[in-house]
Amino acid sequence: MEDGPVNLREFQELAKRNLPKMYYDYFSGGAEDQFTLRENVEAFQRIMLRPRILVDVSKIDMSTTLLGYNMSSPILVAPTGSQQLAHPQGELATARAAAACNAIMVLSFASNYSLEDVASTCNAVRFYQLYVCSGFLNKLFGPLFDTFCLRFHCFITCSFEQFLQVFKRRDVSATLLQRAERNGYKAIVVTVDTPRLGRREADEKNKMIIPRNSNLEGLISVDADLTGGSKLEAYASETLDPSLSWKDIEWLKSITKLPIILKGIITAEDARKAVDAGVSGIVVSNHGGRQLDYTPPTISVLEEVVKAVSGAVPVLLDGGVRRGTDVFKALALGAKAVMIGRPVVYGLAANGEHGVRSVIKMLQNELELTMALAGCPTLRDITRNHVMINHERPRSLL
Ligand SMILES: Cc1cc2nc3c(=O)[nH]c(=O)nc-3n(C[C@H](O)[C@H](O)[C@H](O)COP(=O)(O)O)c2cc1C
Ligand SMILES: CCCCCCC(=O)C(=O)O
Repeated sequence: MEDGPVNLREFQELAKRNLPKMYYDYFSGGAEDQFTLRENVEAFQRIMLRPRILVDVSKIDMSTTLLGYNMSSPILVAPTGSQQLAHPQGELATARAAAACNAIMVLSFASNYSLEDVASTCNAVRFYQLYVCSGFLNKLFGPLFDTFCLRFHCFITCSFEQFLQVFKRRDVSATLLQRAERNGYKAIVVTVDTPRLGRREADEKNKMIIPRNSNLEGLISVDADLTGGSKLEAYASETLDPSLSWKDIEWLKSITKLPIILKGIITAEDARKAVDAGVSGIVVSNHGGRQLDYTPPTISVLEEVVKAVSGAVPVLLDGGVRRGTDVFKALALGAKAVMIGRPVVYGLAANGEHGVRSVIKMLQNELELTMALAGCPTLRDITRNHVMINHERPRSLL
């Protein structure tokens, strides 16, 4: 029998072998030149570790909490859409694997299995990721109505504002939030880096299909132009609302009791605005290099965001986390936890639920070893002094 993977990267090879090219390219690809995709991984390799010695590391405790929920380690499953393209059990398998590892899964808005199916597959703490939707009518008449509102703002009654929200198909988002609440999801992760889908050239060449989105069945019908390149891109441009703005965060907060986390912030300016808007958390993310290419690797902007937030809310990071040492580096630079995207999908494609479980466990084990070797028995012991960014190398070492 062939030996199994010994690190997360080897799962990618297995996934490539198991998947049709169109699906593998969709999962692995990034936007345009894929500069940010590569940099997310490589930037971690420019950070060195500064271990401390003669610390008692006979017991390592990786446990932590997020928004009051216990986790066995500071590793979450990032929202990734269309997991049935990787394995027939899709999000159900991922949910069960995450639960077995006591890791929080963030279920994607673009899941193939519905949020109800995922909730009933096993008992665990889960978050729901939301894209705010646009409607067909909104595309046609939205600008007209926006102008009308601006002109006659003083005459607009509350009910008219409500009408406008319905007109903009905000009712779809409101329904999804209610369903997430009803089904026991504990937080809403609003993705804010995707007013439109980034240009993924492989998807264009492959004429990427539109995977099934069970959550939207009966809620939204899309009249996408299916003749061009990536059908997913055409579908997304019909579905996502590019007019989403800070005032809508206020509105989202007003219609749900669940804490709101914003995913896709990479500047201090936006981090401060997010705190002012009253969110409960921030994910430093460039969407795994799939949206705006030439944004900086997330690990390089983490400290800037952490400083801007100055402890007001937890800051998470995703993008390029492939090693326990990467998790350690992110924590040293101020992250409360990290999320992993592609490695989970590769594990799923390699070996279903078991594959995802192996991916999460492997990363947890690597983090545990890193903490032992760096002299950090608990997460609280990991500090900024445990890392050194390459350009900070002391002159004597150059
Ligand atoms: C195939 C794929 C699908 C994704 N789908 C979503 C999604 O539906 N919603 C979302 O907020 N982010 C989505 N993302 C972005 C991930 O949540 C995450 O930000 C990114 O994958 C982290 O980078 P990594 O893959 O290097 O770990 C997706 C990423 C991939 C690779
Ligand atoms: C409106 C559905 C868009 C799905 C996009 C999923 C995603 O975020 C990705 O990066 O791919």
